[in-house]
Amino acid sequence: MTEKIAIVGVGAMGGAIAKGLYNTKQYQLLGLNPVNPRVTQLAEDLEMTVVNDPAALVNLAPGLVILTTPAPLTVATARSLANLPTTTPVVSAAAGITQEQLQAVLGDRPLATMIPNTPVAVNAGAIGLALPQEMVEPAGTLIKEVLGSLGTVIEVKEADLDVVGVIGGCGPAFVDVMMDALSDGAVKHGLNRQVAYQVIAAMVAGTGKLALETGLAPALLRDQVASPGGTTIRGIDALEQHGFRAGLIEAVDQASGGHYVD
Ligand SMILES: NC(=O)C1=CN([C@@H]2O[C@H](COP(=O)(O)OP(=O)(O)OC[C@H]3O[C@@H](n4cnc5c(N)ncnc54)[C@H](O)[C@@H]3O)[C@@H](O)[C@H]2O)C=CC1
Ligand SMILES: O=C(O)[C@@H]1CCC=N1
Repeated sequence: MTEKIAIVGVGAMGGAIAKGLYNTKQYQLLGLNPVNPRVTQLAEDLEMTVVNDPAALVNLAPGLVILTTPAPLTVATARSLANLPTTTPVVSAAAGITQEQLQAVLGDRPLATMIPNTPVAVNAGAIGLALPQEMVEPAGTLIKEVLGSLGTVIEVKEADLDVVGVIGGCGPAFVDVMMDALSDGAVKHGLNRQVAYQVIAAMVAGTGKLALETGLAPALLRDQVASPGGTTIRGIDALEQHGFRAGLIEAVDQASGGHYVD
């Protein structure tokens, strides 16, 4: 039987997860979200049953529930789903919300926390997943299978999920800023902006693929690009002088450690 996956909070992240799962053609999609035209359209596009009442979602008997509601609302939303059977696994994507906070309202059931990122929409996500040690089967396997269909799953300790969430979850936005700035540089030199976008997106995708497939440290990959006396090293010098590296380290600092309370 096709597994029913419920996405609670069908916004930017929940919608990206829904798209990625829809692409696999392996799951039946359910959703919980207040009614609005965007969600209605998405539900139609992804053949997803979206309800706006937690009790209605419980009645649809999902096999796995993914929480992607705004972080400050997630504990209250989880509480509204406490009537789910105790065997139903719940995975929360809410940044800064702990397993302990969720366990307090969802009781004793398979429960995990994760930080996905928006590339899950094209099944190329980086998903930091914290499974508690006492995770029972088949819940643990189901969670890893479903998330694995959305991209690369990296299992981490829950204590590391915060910083994993910054580099993996916020990271796409940091890279988007860099891509936007690179395109400005190219447009300044007369290149058509759409052509610049194409070149930059392919370059970023390829740079990531090369790093993943070779396993080489970024510093070594950079050295392979920077020919002695060449053009790249002049660009790197400019980046260092303008605080590019320090800016990114500070971005990770600033984005880390924001815990929400119920
Ligand atoms: N946007 C991203 O790239 C990432 C987001 N997250 C986490 O995902 C969660 C959602 O973030 P976004 O998608 O960016 O926000 P969003 O604002 O785009 O989406 C939130 C959705 O939840 C719905 N919602 C609000 N209250 C609800 C309730 N009580 N029941 C059901 N649905 C409800 C909203 O209508 C909206 O569709 C947050 O907890 C965030 O920390 C985690 C990793 C990455
Ligand atoms: O901006 C946020 O709070 C969420 C968490 C990680 C990415 N987006």
